[in-house]
Amino acid sequence: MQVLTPEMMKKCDQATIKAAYPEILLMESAALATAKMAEEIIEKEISFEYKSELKLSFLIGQGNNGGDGLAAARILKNWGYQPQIVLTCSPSELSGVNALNFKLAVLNKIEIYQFEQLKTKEFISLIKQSDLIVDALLGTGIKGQIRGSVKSIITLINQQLVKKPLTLAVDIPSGIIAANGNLAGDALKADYTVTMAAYKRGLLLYPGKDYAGKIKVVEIGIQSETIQENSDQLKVFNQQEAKKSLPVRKNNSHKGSFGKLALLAGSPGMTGAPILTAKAALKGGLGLVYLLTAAEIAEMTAAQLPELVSVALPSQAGLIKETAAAKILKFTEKVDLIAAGPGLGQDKGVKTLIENILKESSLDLILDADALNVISDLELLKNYKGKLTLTPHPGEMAALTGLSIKEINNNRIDIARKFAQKYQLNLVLKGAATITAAPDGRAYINLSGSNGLATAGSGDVLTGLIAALMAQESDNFRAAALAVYIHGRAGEFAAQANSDYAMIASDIIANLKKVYQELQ
Ligand SMILES: NC(=O)C1=CN([C@@H]2O[C@H](COP(=O)(O)OP(=O)(O)OC[C@H]3O[C@@H](n4cnc5c(N)ncnc54)[C@H](O)[C@@H]3O)[C@@H](O)[C@H]2O)[C@H](O)CC1
Ligand SMILES: [K+]
Repeated sequence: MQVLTPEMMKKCDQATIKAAYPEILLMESAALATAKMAEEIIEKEISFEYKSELKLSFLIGQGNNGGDGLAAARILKNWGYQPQIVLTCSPSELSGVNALNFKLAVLNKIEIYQFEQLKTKEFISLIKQSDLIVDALLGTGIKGQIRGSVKSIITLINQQLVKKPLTLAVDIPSGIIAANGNLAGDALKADYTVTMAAYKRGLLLYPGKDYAGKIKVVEIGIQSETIQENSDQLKVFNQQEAKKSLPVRKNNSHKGSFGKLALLAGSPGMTGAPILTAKAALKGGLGLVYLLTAAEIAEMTAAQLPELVSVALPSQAGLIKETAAAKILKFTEKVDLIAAGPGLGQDKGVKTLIENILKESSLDLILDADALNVISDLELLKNYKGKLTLTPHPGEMAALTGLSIKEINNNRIDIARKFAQKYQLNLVLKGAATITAAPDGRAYINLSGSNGLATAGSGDVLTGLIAALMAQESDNFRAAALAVYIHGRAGEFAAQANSDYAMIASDIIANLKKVYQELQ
């Protein structure tokens, strides 16, 4: 499913209206979907005897988001509810379809208040008594910081209410910028969001994602071709996508059928990282893992995981010698893919090794953690002969691009995509709302995960999973996106079993089986 910017959404609206779909009809569809969602929420969350006893309060802004709200209130009134409306402007300031929907609200005898004419106390008491708030203050048309009545309403609700009523946001929580998920000063937190036609970026990026609650995308009459034509190949990776992408495993297989991985990882003091990666790769379905690591730790790491084949690299005092490069390249002739980085350290030998692999190999190659940190010449990435995948967290991405971590997080979608296209590689930009970007411009925002995934070793597990899925699926981009999804979903299961506080990276691996069982 597509993810849009406000500009793309506007183009979709305009194209639909131009193709003879009247604007009022689009709004009516949006309103009907909103009313249906409100009714679903009421039935699920509130115990009541008569519809008419419920207090449904609609907060209405001056633009079309407010228009959706006005029409939804009218529909609910016709279904037997008693909605009330709080208007942020005077009725004379409404125009076009909004003015018409206001007239219809009056005609249907809906109780209407103007915010400016209410005393603060009256407004607060009205909100406090509400069973459900429908937030139709601001949608994709927000410009600048929140101001005027809209700001007063958001501030009052956020500052004066200890317990906020159940809230349904129309299209996007008011105050969240649809283009990037940032706050326009402040925003109204929703329990649910009903969003029109497609996801908006701001619903899936933080902090916006935290404000949106449970999101439902509803169809309002805009054709999927129109959305396709006016969008940029950015999609969500959800369970549906994961089910579609799960590689089929043939029965007449042997361990070579599911890939052989050369894992270049670990150093003295960091012997756990390679084990997490190797274990995640094997549990992810990969056939065979060779761990290539410093001679001093080769034996002890092998002892931690019996399924592992450990290969000692020439080293001195635990540091891999620069001469190990030739041995590794020779060795990799018998594997299908290479993953390098977890716990590898960043000394000179490691840098030489990674540069040599980038210059000489043509296998599928995944670079993570320290293998990313030692790269100084980005041309090596561009010129790599095989298919390359990088898995930086924002800090590593900052080092690769010269941007700050803040800049990366403020624009993670576009930065990830540009980098992937410029250097012709797959890029997994980790962090909350992981982005997977392909060299051809495709990109996914991942929807699975929980904050418990922000734990030591979580990235090492992801690298192993990416290797596992790549070994089993021919489209490396899809494999990486699927691995990110599975990692996140396993994290959700791990959090359910242990809590977000108490889960560790091994718990993610322990819960992979549940994800595979769910997807099969
Ligand atoms: N296909 C669709 O998605 C449809 C969407 N609809 C709904 O329309 C809104 C977008 O409507 P638009 O009129 O463009 O903008 P808004 O209502 O979001 O806001 C404009 C309105 O708000 C005032 N305003 C702007 N910025 C601020 C601010 N920072 N502080 C206070 N006030 C602000 C401005 O003056 C305007 O009056 C979309 O989200 C959907 O909900 C259609 O109805 C159906 C098709
Ligand atoms: K809204």
